[in-house]
Amino acid sequence: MALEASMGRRHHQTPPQPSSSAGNGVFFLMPPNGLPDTSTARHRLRLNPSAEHNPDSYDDLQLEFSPLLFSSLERYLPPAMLSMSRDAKLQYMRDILLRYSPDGERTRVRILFISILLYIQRHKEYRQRIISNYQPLHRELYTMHATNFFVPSFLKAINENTVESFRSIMTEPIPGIYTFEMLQPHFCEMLLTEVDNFERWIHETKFRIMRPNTMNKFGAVLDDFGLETMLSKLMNDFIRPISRVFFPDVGGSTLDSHHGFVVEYGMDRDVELGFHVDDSEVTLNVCVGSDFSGGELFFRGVRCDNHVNSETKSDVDELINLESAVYPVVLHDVKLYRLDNYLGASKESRLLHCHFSAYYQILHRGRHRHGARATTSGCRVNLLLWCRRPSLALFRLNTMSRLRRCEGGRGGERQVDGKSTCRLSFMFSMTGLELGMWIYSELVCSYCGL
Ligand SMILES: O=C(O)CCC(=O)C(=O)O
Ligand SMILES: [Fe+2]
Repeated sequence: MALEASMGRRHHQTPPQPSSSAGNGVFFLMPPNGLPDTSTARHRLRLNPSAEHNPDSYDDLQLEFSPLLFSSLERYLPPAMLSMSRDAKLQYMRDILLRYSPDGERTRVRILFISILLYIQRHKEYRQRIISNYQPLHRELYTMHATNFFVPSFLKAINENTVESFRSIMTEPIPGIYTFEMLQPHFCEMLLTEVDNFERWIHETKFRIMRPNTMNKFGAVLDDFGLETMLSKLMNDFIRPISRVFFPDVGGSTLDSHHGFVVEYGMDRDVELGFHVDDSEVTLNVCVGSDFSGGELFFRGVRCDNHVNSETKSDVDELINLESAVYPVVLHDVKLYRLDNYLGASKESRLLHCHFSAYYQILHRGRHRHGARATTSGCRVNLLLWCRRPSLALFRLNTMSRLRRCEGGRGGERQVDGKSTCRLSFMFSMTGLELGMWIYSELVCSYCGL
């Protein structure tokens, strides 16, 4: 299993064994020491959840585990238990969870593993509900039509697929930030109106959607309303070849999953986005609506896991002066600002600070700290594609819950003073369990490096 392989390789531990099948889709949770336990008969769960069962809510109870976990786990109860009282079901599920809650990494891995399965199941159902009810406006957006979507220079570089061809279309205003022309304006317009259409549908049907991440209250997850296949193709056939060349240190050639969404800023929308790192190895950021002012995107150094929240060192901080140190450079449609004293700098160059305003298409490492300043008028809509490599999937979930806890709620409530960073993540937190491992060994951290 990929999961086991990744665990073993990274942490030299015995891989989790989530299911020891006892025939007919029933599995036994294994006790913490990994040995079969004579009392496990009391602790059966079904391998496949009951799709028809409508679980109870546990939100009103003070429990050791998230109420959501109990509601999700209910579908995995043996059929005979489903009609029992909420208390009986709760007791049964608590017994299971408490058996595995004592300390120990292996135990936590198992519970985390179950949580992931439950999450995946719930999320699949959520997406299915949207896709079977929402009527798309532009069906042609939902499958990849490269010649209609991309500008010719970009397609030519992709077809040639060489370092030189990619370099010929890229501008790297500061190391690690690449800007280029990629999408046709027509594609951006279609995307904008499709998102509008989706939002109208949400409004009319009062469907409660999950927002793209922990810091935005607006915006929409494109994958959730049918664009997943097209965006997978965008990542696999277009972003991965480029990332292979420009981001080898974060596994650019192995990107295999994505989170695709739009963010929206303006009146009655989000205003700005605080300083953060993304839950991705590589991020594509495309400004699809350019009728606005403000909203500059700024960057400031790549950080490893240990220093993602470390304050910027004061001597370096003094170098950064947003208003006075920038000057505009116009590249194609890209209006780009960069630090005046960047060129030729060595130490400072690792604490890069760069501003972008409309109209741009940018690729950067997820760990390159950044934020978006307030949109002061009009509406700014950006397409984001967080691209991920495979082996971090298990730990991602756990890292998010850890951050959620240390940040005390939604990331959006955090600072925007540029002194510390929070990690922007998708809303997965289910159990609050953590493993605390996220390894970016090859990444050059601007804090360690200084
Ligand atoms: O608003 C932007 O351009 C930045 C969005 C962003 O960084 C993100 O969603 O991860
Ligand atoms: Fe971001």
